[in-house]
Amino acid sequence: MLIGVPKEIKNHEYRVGLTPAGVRELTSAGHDVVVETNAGLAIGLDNAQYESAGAKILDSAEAVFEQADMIVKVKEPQPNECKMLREGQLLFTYLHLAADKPQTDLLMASGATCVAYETVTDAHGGLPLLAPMSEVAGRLAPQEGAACLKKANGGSGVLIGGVPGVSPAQVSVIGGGVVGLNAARIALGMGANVTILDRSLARLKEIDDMFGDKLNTLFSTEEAIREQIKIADMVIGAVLIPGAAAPKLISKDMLSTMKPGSVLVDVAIDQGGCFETSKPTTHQEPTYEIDGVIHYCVANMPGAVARTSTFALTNATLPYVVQLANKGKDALAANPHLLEGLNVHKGQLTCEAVAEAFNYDFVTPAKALGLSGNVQKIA
Ligand SMILES: NC(=O)C1=CN([C@@H]2O[C@H](COP(=O)(O)OP(=O)(O)OC[C@H]3O[C@@H](n4cnc5c(N)ncnc54)[C@H](O)[C@@H]3O)[C@@H](O)[C@H]2O)C=CC1
Ligand SMILES: CC(=O)C(=O)O
Ligand SMILES: [Mg+2]
Repeated sequence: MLIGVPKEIKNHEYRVGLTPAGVRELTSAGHDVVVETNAGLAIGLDNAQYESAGAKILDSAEAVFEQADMIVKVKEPQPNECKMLREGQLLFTYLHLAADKPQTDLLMASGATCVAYETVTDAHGGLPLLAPMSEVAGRLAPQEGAACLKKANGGSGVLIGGVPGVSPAQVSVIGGGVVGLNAARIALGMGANVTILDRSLARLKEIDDMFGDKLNTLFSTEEAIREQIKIADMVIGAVLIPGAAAPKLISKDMLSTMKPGSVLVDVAIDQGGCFETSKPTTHQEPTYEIDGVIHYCVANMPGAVARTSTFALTNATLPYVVQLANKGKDALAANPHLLEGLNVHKGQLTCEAVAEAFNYDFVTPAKALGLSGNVQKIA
């Protein structure tokens, strides 16, 4: 198969879909790889490294999209990228469609087969291709929130760790999955008082076992969130209902109960955000203020630490890229967890949560691919 890696074009997005090491795994297996010129230059992965791994360098994204049987990216395709996709072509990247109707429509119109990293599952109930970037975004969230708390950035002027004789900040994390756990770990390391809220008691028990009395766990109800945000200096939104638009857990009228200059970091913004007042921001202009509360809602947070993120992402995606390269769409029939990643195929919407979000017809991935009765079941 010919695999194409275009340069990312989202605001301040320096990640790249494959590292040179990833390219070498594919070329060693007999595949061809084309990489857009300077796709990884900003993070120290230059054309020569890709060429020595066996890739051919192409001058433009157009050439990559035209030649490739499968496009491997990082971020959801931007409108001009969607328009370069064609029927029969595979797209393997983050999509986050439930928060993005225009992209959903463009991908359906393209006829391409679009597999979303964030809905691929694993045998333990996890999301193995979302997890590495959730680890990064989770670890970044308290750092970014701490910067927002500085007076010069509009914040309340609270130092996360406090000092002897002055209390540290209260960091409240809503959602104790991969993002939430990693955010809590870093916030604790910075010296904050940390509370994690989740709706899963099993998850709260795991977190309690991991951290003991270093942090507090709270069952997530509207009431618990209402009480928590009154005392929080920073609230990190880290909830997920896989594939679906994020539930709105803090409404606009609740902001007035928060401390002036406190901070909302909405990591779940790529799924539409879990605070009513959240709207996607960029690394260039990451924050805005509403009712005295600073909002940080960057939808591609890991792009800020693009070198770490690129290696972490390729480590996770590569086995699946190899499966798709070796078998094409048959890889989806052979691996039911990869099949869960199928969001769009030949104009059909194959992710139920996205179909529900837009009131579109849902076709099961197996049916869309003509695999009914012939697909392995998830054990
Ligand atoms: N902005 C960015 O750059 C990035 C955003 N993300 C996003 O962060 C979000 C979280 O991702 P993960 O931690 O990997 O998901 P996860 O599935 O590991 O964890 C989500 C947690 O939210 C909990 N939850 C669901 N509803 C809740 C509620 N009402 N109250 C409290 N907890 C609730 C679940 O029980 C689960 O423990 C996702 O939307 C993901 O796409 C991930 C990486 C980068
Ligand atoms: C997961 C995601 O949205 C990102 O890494 O940008
Ligand atoms: Mg994102």
